[in-house]
Amino acid sequence: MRPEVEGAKRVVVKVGSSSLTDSKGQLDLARVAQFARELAALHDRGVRVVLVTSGAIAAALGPLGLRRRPRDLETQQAAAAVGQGLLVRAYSDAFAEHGVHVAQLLLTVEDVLRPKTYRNALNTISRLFRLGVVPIVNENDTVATHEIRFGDNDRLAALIAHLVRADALLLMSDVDGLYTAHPETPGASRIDRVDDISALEVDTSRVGSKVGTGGMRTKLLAADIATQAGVSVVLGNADDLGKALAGEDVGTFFPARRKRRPRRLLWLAFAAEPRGFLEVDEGAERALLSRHASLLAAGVREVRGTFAEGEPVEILGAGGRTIGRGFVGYSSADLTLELGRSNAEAGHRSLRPAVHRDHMMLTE
Ligand SMILES: Nc1ncnc2c1ncn2[C@@H]1O[C@H](COP(=O)(O)OP(=O)(O)O)[C@@H](O)[C@H]1O
Ligand SMILES: N[C@@H](CCC(=O)OP(=O)(O)O)C(=O)O
Repeated sequence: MRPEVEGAKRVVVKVGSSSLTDSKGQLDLARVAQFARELAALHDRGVRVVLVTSGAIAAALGPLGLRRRPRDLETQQAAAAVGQGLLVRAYSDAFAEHGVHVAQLLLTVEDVLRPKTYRNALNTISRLFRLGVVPIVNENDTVATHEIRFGDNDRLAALIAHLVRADALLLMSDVDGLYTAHPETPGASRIDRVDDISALEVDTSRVGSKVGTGGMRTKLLAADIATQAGVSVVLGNADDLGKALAGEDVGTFFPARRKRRPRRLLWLAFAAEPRGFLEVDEGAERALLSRHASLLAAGVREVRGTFAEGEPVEILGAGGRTIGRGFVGYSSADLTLELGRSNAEAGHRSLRPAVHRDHMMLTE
């Protein structure tokens, strides 16, 4: 049993397109009814539930006469706009059978991370909780452009779990957990528990189902975000939602890490678009990775891109591999000047780090 999930007071459940559609790719109303029944029961026990649901695009395939999920962004956005209303109507009707009201929230990643907007989102969700309404979230596909778009709902669900300080996040899909390789690969086996995501050796390169986006790669990223935010994660089959909610040992379990990361660092690591790159020398790379030291200007070999002080940048190690991200302490112009000075004046060391350790997220 998993007491972290069984005793959870706040739960975020994400259901993917793959578990909401039938073999023809149409919205499966029996599934919607199952989720509504199980979540309404949880809600009746006083647990605060947020449902993050995909399926808007899938729900539009039938009405629009499309044989498969569109590939281009504009048609995906248009299809999502058609399907979203149908999806929420289906949930609304299904929850009403159990006397529960639902609310629709369309959010982007930025909405749940930017200080200006996350508070509004949190206030709305908190008030809905007090009103006894179950919030139903999907990504706002209409306004989510390439740069700020997740496309899958896995990472959005993890950030919502962080936003509402959930105890557990359940990522429900069409596969009964994380496998050592794509489940159809001979010899692939299911992993019961993952304590350290960075130490995993799992092949997630094969994409997911015909209707879903991201496959296991985005689910692992989501599990990483959530566990770093202090939320335990279950990744499993939507058929087992009831068992997973009861804390039974189904799917793959990722226990929460003890230390909660602040929101701005989660944004930096998982949502920000870096404005430039800092290539560091071997000494600096070692200091960062072994001691989590601040990055000094003297350890920066090359500055690429144009950025202002405080903007997100990617930190590259000696071999050009990404070792982390940080909010940079200088503008690109000032940092380039600083590099020139520290090379020309032997012993010159600026007191201000290029990236302070508290403003940095290492990849490992
Ligand atoms: N290592 C792996 N373990 C489990 N499933 C995997 C793995 N690699 C790829 N997958 C695929 O990921 C799919 C689930 O992802 P996706 O289609 O995006 O689902 P959803 O719509 O539920 O988000 C599974 O159907 C499975 O085929
Ligand atoms: N916002 C989109 C989600 C896209 C999607 O397929 O996500 P997922 O099934 O979680 O991989 C929709 O509702 O169709």
